[in-house]
Amino acid sequence: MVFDLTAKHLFHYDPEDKNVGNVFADFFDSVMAVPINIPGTTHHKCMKNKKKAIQLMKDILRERRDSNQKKGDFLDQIIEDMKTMEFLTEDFVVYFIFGMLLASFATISTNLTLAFALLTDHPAVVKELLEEQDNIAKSKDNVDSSLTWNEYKSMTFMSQVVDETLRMANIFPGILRKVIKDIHINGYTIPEDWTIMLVPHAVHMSPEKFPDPCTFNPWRWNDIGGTNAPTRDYIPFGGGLRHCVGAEFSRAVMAIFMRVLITKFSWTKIKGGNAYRNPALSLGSGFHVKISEKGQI
Ligand code: HEM
Repeated sequence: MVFDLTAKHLFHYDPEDKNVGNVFADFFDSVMAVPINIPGTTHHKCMKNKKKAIQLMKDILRERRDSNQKKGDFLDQIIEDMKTMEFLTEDFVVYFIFGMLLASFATISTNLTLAFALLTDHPAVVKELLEEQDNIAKSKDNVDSSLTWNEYKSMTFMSQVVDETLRMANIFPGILRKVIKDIHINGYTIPEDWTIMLVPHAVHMSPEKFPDPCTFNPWRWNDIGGTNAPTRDYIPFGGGLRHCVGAEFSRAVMAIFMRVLITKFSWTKIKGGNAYRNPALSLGSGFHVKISEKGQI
């Protein structure tokens, strides 16, 4: 679902086109493998799939440029920019779109799966989310009309649930930074030119920063000064100049997904939901549920 949505906005991907979907799915399946590139290894398979996916993206780009067709997506914009910005070569654009796809697919889908598992174990959270959605529905002239931006922004508790999910289920193993001058800290020196890895998860799960860190508690954000509070201790999307460009998009996708899930569906857990790191956060065999439209379970 996340792949279809992002790929549609990026290059007007048609989910019915199984050829494109399968090439990317094969690549993503093997992307987190030990990098030993000999026939038979998962990494080798990944490299072969990457080649196919890159070629496919190149074909899509060339076809669009040749046809001069506009589809109202990101590809239109970047093709326009290629006319004036020299660094936007065909290879750059293809790898960039590829990176954006990977950045959204690999992150949001894992976060949503974990959100699903966390909501299942915390009915009080679902109850309060439903109350918030009821209030929004009551304030609407037409209950069936689409959610407006202001309504999305008014979902305070939903936003706290998103924050708490991202705190606990941060998929990134670490953020890399280059040391630009010697850093002296706690009697140690980290020399210039070294690379440091910041581990957001270590900060997010620190009891000094977030009391009782292993408990899923969206209400803790009431005390942290409101959602999106700029705090050095909360860095699911990194920080500074390299802050994730997809942060707001991801938060919106997560919120809307959970809104639809809790208002329209009921579900019961079948199995799974155990998270581990290898090195990115993963759910191994996934989280299995029986799901049906409300009132039909
Ligand atoms: C829950 C979802 C996501 C999480 C947790 C996440 C997390 C991160 C993190 C931790 C970084 C590194 C930031 C740093 O070095 O300070 C990053 C960078 C980046 N992310 Fe995301 N991301 C998510 C979704 C997305 C999406 C949907 C996109 C694209 C549409 C995206 C595109 C990028 C890009 C392009 C960068 C590199 C930014 C730069 O170096 O200037 N991310 N993300």
